[in-house]
Amino acid sequence: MENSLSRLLVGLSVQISRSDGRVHSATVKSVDKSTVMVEWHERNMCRGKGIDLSELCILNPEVLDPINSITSSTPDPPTHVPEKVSVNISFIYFSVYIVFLFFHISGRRKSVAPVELNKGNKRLSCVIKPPDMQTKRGKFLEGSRPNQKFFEMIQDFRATLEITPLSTTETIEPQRICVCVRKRPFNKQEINKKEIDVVSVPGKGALLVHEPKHKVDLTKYLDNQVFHFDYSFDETATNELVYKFTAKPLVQSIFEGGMATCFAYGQTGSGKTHTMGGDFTGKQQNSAKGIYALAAQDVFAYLHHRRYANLDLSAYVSFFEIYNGKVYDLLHKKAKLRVLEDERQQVQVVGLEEIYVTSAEEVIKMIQIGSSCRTSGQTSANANSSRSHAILQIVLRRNDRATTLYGKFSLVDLAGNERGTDVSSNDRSTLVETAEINRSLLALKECIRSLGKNSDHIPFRMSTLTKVLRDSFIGEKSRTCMIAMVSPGMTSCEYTMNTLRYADRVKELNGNSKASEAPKTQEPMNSSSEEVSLHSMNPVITCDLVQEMGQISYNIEEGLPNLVDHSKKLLGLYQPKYCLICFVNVMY
Ligand SMILES: Nc1ncnc2c1ncn2[C@@H]1O[C@H](COP(=O)(O)OP(=O)(O)OP(=O)(O)O)[C@@H](O)[C@H]1O
Repeated sequence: MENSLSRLLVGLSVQISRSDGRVHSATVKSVDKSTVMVEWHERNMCRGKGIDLSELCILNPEVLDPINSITSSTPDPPTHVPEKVSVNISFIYFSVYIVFLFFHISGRRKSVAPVELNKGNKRLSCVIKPPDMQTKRGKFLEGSRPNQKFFEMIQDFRATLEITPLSTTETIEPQRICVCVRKRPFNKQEINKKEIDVVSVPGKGALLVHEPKHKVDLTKYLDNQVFHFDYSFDETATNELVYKFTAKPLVQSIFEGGMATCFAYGQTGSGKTHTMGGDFTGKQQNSAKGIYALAAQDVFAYLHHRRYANLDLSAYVSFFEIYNGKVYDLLHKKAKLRVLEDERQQVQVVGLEEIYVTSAEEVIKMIQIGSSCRTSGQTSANANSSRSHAILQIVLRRNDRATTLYGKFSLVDLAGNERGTDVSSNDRSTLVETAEINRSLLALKECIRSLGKNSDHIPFRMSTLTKVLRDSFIGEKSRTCMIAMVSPGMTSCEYTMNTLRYADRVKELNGNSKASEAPKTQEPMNSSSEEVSLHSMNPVITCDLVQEMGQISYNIEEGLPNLVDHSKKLLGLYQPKYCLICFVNVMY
């Protein structure tokens, strides 16, 4: 008797026979002319295999429908999902959801089961790999690279973009606060893994992140997020080009008696040290090619320029790091230093070595000595992550008896910002580090924003980093530049978004508006070392109010009892639709 297979639908539960003799149920995933692909779950893993159609029919005679019972006379088994499949749609979704769960679990455990092939009897038995481990094209595989579909979607999107590369002849507008972003190229490992580049830099300061996402029905789509900064640099940009648009304009400001600061901010491995300290050839860093050295070269060029010769200035260099809220002198065998305020409200790093320098080459030597001393250690994100903030200061002093401070350029290579969210470690010292990095980056953002808003209150006491950089946030001659570094890969997408949101918040309220340049009022001063230490004993509560877009940070230094009042004030002030208040740091 002739039979039809119209009952054999995707999503149907059928019995299958295993090579060890077991018979159990499985779900039909696809039906070919002679093979049926089925899936089942076993020991928390989704398994699948192809079964010969005739073999399946022997075990599941009910799938066979006598030909005369159906209206269609098509003799072939269905090669596509028939319309009736809508009846089974919820069932299909359900099984897809389980597969997704499996990916999630196995991805976390990093376990990949081997693929077994038994071609002899035409059976394919396979354990489905998580999508990011898939390498071959096939029924369960997407293409020649992991996430091929997303790759193609991004390529298609890019084809529609109008690219305006940054021209070296572009005029640079001096700004009080400049925020830029730099995308680094893929490294060898990422190329080998065929990582997907999710960051596009079309030019004119714009940068796009193509965030790969799934709808509820698991359809893939791109959430394309656009950011605008003063400048955005793509992966082809050199350190010289980045320097030209970021730190170079600040050098002149210190010859006009200003305090300039340039920050490199970003995730571990995004290129902060490469940009500030110089590019790497293997493990060797070329210190002459970083922003530190390029700035030093320009400082000496200006010092020897006749326009500034009559100022009678000399240059000094100090290089220190802040690790866990403590300051260490990188040019003096990492001596531990104290941060105090003097009677003139000047924050002093007591005992910090300031070395008199006469050429850029001498500065480069200092950079090399200091860089080799930096604290680095193991994090879950990067085996050699910088966990400290490194600060190189080039100080101009008058050649008078008191060697009076004239101008200062602080170049800061910040600790990896993902450390602020790295709470996966159980190690106490790592958690303390994380809290400290989080606190200092939050404080930094607040200080720059206050500078941009010409605010009366500059919360520089929130962290050691902002305390030692206090000069940078006050006075009408202060200039700041932040370079946010981003990695291009899809796996860094979340960190990249965090970096860009942070940079966006810094830029959002910057001082481009020609607001009154009234000198800042400073915080009430602590005049003695005792008061400094007493102050640091007060509880410092940092609370983040997360609005629909972005983050509002608010620092409360008055102690726990005022917290509720402050929260109410915040809610009244911003009237957010949704609000999440999290206490990210409570210090005693
Ligand atoms: N623009 C770039 N061009 C070429 N290589 C780069 C670039 N940026 C970074 N890299 C390379 O990427 C790697 C990581 O960069 P880097 O050490 O500067 O990261 P980082 O942000 O300072 O990380 P960490 O916070 O851990 O110190 C280095 O090998 C570096 O040479």
